[in-house]
Amino acid sequence: MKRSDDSEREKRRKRRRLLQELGEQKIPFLSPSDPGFQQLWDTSYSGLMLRRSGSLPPGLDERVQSALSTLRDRGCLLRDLVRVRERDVFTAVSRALVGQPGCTYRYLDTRLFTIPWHCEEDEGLGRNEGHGDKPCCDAGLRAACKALWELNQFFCSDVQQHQNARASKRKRSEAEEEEGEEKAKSEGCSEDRTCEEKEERKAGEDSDSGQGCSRSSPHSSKSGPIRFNITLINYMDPASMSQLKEEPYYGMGKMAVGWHHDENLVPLSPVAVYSYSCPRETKTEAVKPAEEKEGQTSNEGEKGDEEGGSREEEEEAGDEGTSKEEGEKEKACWRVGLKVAWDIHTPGLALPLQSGDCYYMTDDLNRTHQHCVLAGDTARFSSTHRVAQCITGTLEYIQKRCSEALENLHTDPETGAKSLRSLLLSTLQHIEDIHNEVEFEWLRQYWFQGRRYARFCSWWSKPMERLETDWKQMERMTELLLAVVEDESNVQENRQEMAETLLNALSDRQQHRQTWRDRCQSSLAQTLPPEEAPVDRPYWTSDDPEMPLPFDLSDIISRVESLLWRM
Ligand SMILES: O=C(O)CCC(=O)C(=O)O
Ligand SMILES: [Fe+2]
Repeated sequence: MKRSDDSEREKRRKRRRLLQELGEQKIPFLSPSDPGFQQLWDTSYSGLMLRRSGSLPPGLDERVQSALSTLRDRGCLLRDLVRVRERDVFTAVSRALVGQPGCTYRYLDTRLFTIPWHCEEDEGLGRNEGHGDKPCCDAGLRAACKALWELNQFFCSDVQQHQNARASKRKRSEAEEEEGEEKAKSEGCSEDRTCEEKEERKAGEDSDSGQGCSRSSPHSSKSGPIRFNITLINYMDPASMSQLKEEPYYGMGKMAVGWHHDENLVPLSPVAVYSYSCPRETKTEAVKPAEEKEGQTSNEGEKGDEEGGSREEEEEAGDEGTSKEEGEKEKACWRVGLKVAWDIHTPGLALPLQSGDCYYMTDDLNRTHQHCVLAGDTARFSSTHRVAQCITGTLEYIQKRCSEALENLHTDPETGAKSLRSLLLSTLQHIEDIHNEVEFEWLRQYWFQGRRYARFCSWWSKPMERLETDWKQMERMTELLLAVVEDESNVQENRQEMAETLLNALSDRQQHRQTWRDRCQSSLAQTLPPEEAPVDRPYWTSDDPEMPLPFDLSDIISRVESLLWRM
């Protein structure tokens, strides 16, 4: 908590300084119709790679596009109620997470849970966790997720090829530098492009094609094959958005997603994006979770609330007569914007995306640069494939943690009486940490997003029930610890340390429960229809016979505090 607050403050300071330095001016940015565009791309944005539409295997475009429409029409795409700089805001885009079963992705204090994708070798995993053979979603949704999985497979190998090609190109030019240029020419690579294509083909033959449903941990770009484990789907129809923010630094236009780095990815792992601008939707029952209100929509960027002007002409626009026209055409298009992080000297880059285009962010582009999405005229989907850092983000992980904690709970086989096996300080600390983790990172995150998951996919329902059962046992364990600490006749020599450990855990718990209650009761949350509204769960009243401790811990906290004073 503390550390991230500090870095937030530091960022805010940096941002303010940059905006001050900039004053009313805009930083130039280049589009394809501007002279110097390609050179800027090559020099300052070389980790960005574009695959024009038509690059996918036959039939896949159609399957993916129909999958995306299915997700929208089923109501799976929803605006997230995220936290940006301690404020609750709806994302401007509607989203869904599709990916490896049991995987989650955390962004802007929100943990999204995957709708599992299904692949041939792996039918079992697509089944309902804990429901035997019953599938977790209906055939239409399953087919949609499978198409996205196929797209994922394509991206895994295509990005790999591209990266291998870049690596060998780099090696080659190093070698060339050493050996002088004569020899390289004799190999017949007169044109760089041909050479690169040759390398790509070769790299493709070498590259691992067996990725896929492997559940082993994903690798970064530098080691081993690329395994995108999730895709975050975005959708927005600008016609239904009354007020998108203007891009503030460059005057690039209206933003659907503000400037940001993608969070929680394996370091140096690439991101692959499929862009689909679709014909305008005619149905009115479209997903529209909340009325938009003044200042309640976020473009989630790192941009401050300070709004710059919105001068639309680019300073560095070319002087050809066609340039302005082309510029206008480009603005009707959806575009991805890129900038070097914390830099107001390098021009920005705005890359228009036709429907079916894909782009890759490779190397350290996501770390050294920020990107944003600039809204075009039509509705548009994107499927953004990532290697999520999921060491602490899988169901398997949290289930294992819960078992670890519960190992310390002993039940007397005769009497059924419960007790703690070990009172070792580090063990107690570990258990209380897990207790908080499962409550705040899993249960409350899940229920905060309402009943949205269970509506169309039941994959998470049983696991969440089981996690809640485990968590309830941990409430019992905290009660047992409290009893030990409060037992004056207890001669435990580390009773004071135990009390301190308990107090810390309880204070954290109390504070986080309050934060989640506030998030659930925020005025924005109130605007959501019942089936999407946040649920403050677990919640119970003090007369609940099933619950050993009260929801509100303030009395217990005071008891432990005063006990510590008396020690
Ligand atoms: O829609 C896109 O092209 C990219 C979206 C994006 O940056 C994100 O979801 O993080
Ligand atoms: Fe992004």
